[in-house]
Amino acid sequence: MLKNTGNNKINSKILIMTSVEAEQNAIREGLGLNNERFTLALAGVGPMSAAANTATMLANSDFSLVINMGIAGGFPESASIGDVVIALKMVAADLGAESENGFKPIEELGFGKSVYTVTPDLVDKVNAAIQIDSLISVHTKTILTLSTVTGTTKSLEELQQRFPEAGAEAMEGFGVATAAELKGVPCMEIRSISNLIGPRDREAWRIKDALESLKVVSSILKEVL
Ligand SMILES: O=C(O)c1cccc(C(=O)CC[C@H]2O[C@@H](n3cnc4c(=O)[nH]cnc43)[C@H](O)[C@@H]2O)c1
Repeated sequence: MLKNTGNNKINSKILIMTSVEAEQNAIREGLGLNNERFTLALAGVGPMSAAANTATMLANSDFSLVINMGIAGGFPESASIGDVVIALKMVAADLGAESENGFKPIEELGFGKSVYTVTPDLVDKVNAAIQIDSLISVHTKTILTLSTVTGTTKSLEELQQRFPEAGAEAMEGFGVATAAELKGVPCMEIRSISNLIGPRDREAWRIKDALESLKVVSSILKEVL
């Protein structure tokens, strides 16, 4: 349960998990000095590492909110380089089974779940603040978690067909959410777009632009959460 103070700020510690140090540094810059309410920790790359590292952090300290932040691939026509996507849902897109009739999510197999729904109030609050306080284009959409970066048009089209509501893909969100949910702590995912999803072209990744957006968003988070 989130505790609110009179000024509507979350009244305790917030854990921010990123994959790599470059993302963490951009966020630390945005948060500035005197941000003892925020703890930054590394998730590593991929959902398994992210779940294990988030669980370790949550076992050792009390947090009122976990945020998975970092750069991401954007779905063309949904998000552009430098834009920010806030997850309405965090979805493990490759958790399930292939079949001749298409992909079967883990729910259909009866073994668990592949969708984490973010508390709508949290999404609305952060979305509104970014829109008011910056020039960044922000989208509230599903963010997919995949163990493999999409690198072909065929895979892109399959994902678009299965998840028409998706705005971005990354590799950690559902792992972070799984650990947070087990501990009963709310979770959200905020991503800035470094590249468009499609045929692999690492040279086209605009990491600097995406890190700048992460920095701006972080400077807003410290005021709104
Ligand atoms: O090389 C660098 O300077 C650098 C700086 C910051 C981050 C990186 C990464 O490579 C982070 C990997 C991280 O990024 C997410 N990501 C970004 N684009 C995609 C994508 O198209 N599909 C899936 N994941 C993506 C992902 O969460 C990775 O963990 C490098």
